[in-house]
Amino acid sequence: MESEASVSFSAASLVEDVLQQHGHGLKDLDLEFRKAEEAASRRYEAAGWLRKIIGVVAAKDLPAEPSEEEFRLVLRSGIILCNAINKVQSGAVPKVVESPIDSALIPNGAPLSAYQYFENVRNFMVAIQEIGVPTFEPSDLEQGGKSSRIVNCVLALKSYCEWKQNGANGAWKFGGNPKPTISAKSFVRKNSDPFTNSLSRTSSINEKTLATLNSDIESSKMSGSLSLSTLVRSILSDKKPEEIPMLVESVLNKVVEEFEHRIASQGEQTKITLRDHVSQKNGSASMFVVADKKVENKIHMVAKKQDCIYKNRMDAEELQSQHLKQKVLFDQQQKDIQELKLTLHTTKAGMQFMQMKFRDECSNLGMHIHGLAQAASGYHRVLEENRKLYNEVQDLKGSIRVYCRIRPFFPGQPNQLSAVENIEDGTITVSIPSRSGKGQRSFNFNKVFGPSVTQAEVFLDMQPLIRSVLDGYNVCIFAYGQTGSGKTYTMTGPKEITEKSQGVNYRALSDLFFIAEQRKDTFHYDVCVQMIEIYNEQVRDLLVTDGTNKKYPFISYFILF
Ligand SMILES: Nc1ncnc2c1ncn2[C@@H]1O[C@H](COP(=O)(O)OP(=O)(O)OP(=O)(O)O)[C@@H](O)[C@H]1O
Repeated sequence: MESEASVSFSAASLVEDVLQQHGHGLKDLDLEFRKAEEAASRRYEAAGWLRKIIGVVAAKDLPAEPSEEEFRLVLRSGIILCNAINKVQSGAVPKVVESPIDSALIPNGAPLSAYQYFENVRNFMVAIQEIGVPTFEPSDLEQGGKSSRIVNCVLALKSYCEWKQNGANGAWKFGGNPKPTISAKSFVRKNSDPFTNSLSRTSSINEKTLATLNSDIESSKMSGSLSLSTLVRSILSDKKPEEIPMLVESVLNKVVEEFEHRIASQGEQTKITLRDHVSQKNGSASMFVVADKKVENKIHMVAKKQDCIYKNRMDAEELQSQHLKQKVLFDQQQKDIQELKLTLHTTKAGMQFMQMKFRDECSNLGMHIHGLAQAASGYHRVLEENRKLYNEVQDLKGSIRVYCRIRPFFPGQPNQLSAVENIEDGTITVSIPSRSGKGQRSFNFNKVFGPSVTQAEVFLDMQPLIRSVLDGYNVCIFAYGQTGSGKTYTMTGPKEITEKSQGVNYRALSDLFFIAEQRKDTFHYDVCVQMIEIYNEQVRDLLVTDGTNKKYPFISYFILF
């Protein structure tokens, strides 16, 4: 357990790395470091021997690997020393004055009782002098004292004890500093060692003066027990305060790296040791291999099972998520259905309302239509009456109307003597030459158009008849007169027809289509044209183009009827 709790690392290489990074000389430092290690090793040896000789219970305040300070403080009362020398040589200190309080609890530098101080330490000094063991000064037990001398004394006592245990052959001689039993490169520290504290203490280096640090280092050197913290302090002492945090950081980084590396390598080592142990226990390497394979198989199976469990869990989670999704979808659909139901309900109500409104409107419309139908029938009745009256007027004007139009003289006609004496309303008076002189004769017509009357004025009297045609009455307009009197001019127009010079035919047809268009919503008219010529009692169809059947068999039909 102790090996697990403690981590081995090479402080020397660590500090060396840091110093190399910062351009420090390694040589002096290495020497100091080795010295410190040696002192620590000797101190541990002395502490170990004291614990062994007086028993762990009696030496409960003395750790197996005490720091310099701990070592000094614990031995300060002289109780452990006296008990130790009494074990080596019974009765060397006749009476050991026990401390009324735990010596470990005495604060550093606090004075012990004078009685205790003098009695135990003095008695111990006397006893070791008698044996011939190198002694130390009582002040070495105080702060700033040389603890290396105390260590020397204890180790000499140990040597003396061993000499005695081996039969006390020959004269006992203390050989001085024994070689350290551990190498510098395998220095082992616990995690709880003051090393950590010493590093943390360096962070407060700014609080101390550089002079104090130097004195600490010097005193440590003199005592020959330079701890790692002191070592680090000595490195940092000649540095500028602003460089110290960087150095400390470097050291800490190195330490962390080293710790990680050591932990990893220790894990590997533990594995190997465990394997070796299993191998030894089974008695053969093959057994170990089999066990290893079994373990591997088991691990493989466990891994497989874990995979399986993981997969199952994933499947279950996926199923659960799908279930959740479906549930959400289902809830959404339920909500949608509810909304649709509500919409349907609203639409139904709307439809019912619309139906009701539609019925009302239909009934209103029916009433309106009825009213309109009545109005229309009234209108038609009135229209019919109006038409009747209109045509009666036309009849009253005369179903046969005769108009007279006087053609003007041709331009450039030499003899422009007119026979027309007077034109008055429908009466024209013409002079008739006779043997008895100049005679006159009057003729009555519906109207007489003089030579200056225009085409439009002539048509004005025909126009009402066109409307009668569309009302279903038969109308015939024709012109009669001698050759060159102006029949074609009146009915059709001159050779070059313009809008102004259009004759009755054009104007009548134009009116016919205009009124038919006006009445298209009420009446549908079919219009057809026939053009015939009656000449020498022969009727000819002028629209036949092939020329074969120009003559109408008008007479033969007439005969038949
Ligand atoms: N009111 C008028 N104003 C000016 N010119 C007219 C008028 N009436 C007839 N004329 C002219 O008199 C000439 C003869 O007219 P028109 O050809 O119409 O006579 P008609 O009676 O049809 O002859 P026919 O019987 O030989 O065919 C034409 O040149 C025509 O332009």
